[in-house]
Amino acid sequence: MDDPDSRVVSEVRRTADAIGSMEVRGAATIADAAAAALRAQAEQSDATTAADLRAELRAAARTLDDTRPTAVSLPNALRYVLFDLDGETVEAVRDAAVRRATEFCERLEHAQTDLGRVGANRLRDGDTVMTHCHSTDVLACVEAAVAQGKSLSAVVKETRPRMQGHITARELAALGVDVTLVVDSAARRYLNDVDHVLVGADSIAADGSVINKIGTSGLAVNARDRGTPVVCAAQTIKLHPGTLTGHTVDIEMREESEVIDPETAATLGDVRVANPAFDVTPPRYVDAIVTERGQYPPESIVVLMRELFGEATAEPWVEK
Ligand SMILES: O=P(O)(O)OC[C@H]1O[C@H](OP(=O)(O)O)[C@H](O)[C@@H]1O
Repeated sequence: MDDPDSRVVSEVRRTADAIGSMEVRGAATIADAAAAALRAQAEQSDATTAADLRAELRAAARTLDDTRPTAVSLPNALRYVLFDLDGETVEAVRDAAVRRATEFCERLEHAQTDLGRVGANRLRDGDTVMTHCHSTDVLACVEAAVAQGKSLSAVVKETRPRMQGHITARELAALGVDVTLVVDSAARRYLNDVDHVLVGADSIAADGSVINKIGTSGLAVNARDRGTPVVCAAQTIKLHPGTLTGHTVDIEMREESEVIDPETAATLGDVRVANPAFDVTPPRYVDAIVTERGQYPPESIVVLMRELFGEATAEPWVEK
């Protein structure tokens, strides 16, 4: 058979490009798109043997996995779809991959709805939340609280450099939340006025650290100083199995041009620009992690991780 990498279908390449450029972004949304792309690979492949189709699916998974390194929902999605493709015919492997991908996307949707209900219980009528970046898991909590008839306000950090806070502001306002948009550096000024800091996550480590959009850790430290609880809304797809065996989470470094346009940068002289996309908030600054399976103090998330993953963290797309 030819090189399986050359048989990756265009839909997979388009999805990988969209994830890399952040046209498709947000940990849960990335996972959903990656599973759908693997389903497309299975459906559109013209492989003639089961082994060839498996090799193609692994190649497609590598293409998707090579896009962004921090959100573990991406490799977790790939692992889920490729979990058990031992069939002896092309049809058997194709059917298994399509079934696993479809099941994954359905589970993701249900998990977010369930998480929203759990998170909504923390929010009382009249509360104000402060948000950072844009998280569909956070939005699910607010949406469920609003559906319960609670009236909420939000202070929304704009979230430099890509301003995903604008998406959050728009979506919260559409839910009927009273929204105030602030620059990131104004967050501390408003912490006395808010009842909860509510953030999402790209990965959760076994020690309960929250890996989320750059700026989350500073916000959490300030919130602790002011006595404002910090709640992280993260489906279990964000739990990072590699950290169970001592691995750390890669922090993505993105383009300088997201921080400053090249012409302006040129006027500054010999200046280096650094653009880390995420940071790590230690568990002592986080009050609770809200998942679809309930709320956990960050230090006990490892129990849930062991239950869900055991000690196995194999990445099936790495095998040739
Ligand atoms: O899965 P949901 O809750 O939608 O998003 C989780 C996290 O993904 C985003 O990363 P990026 O914007 O893709 O870099 C943000 O850091 C956000 O908190």
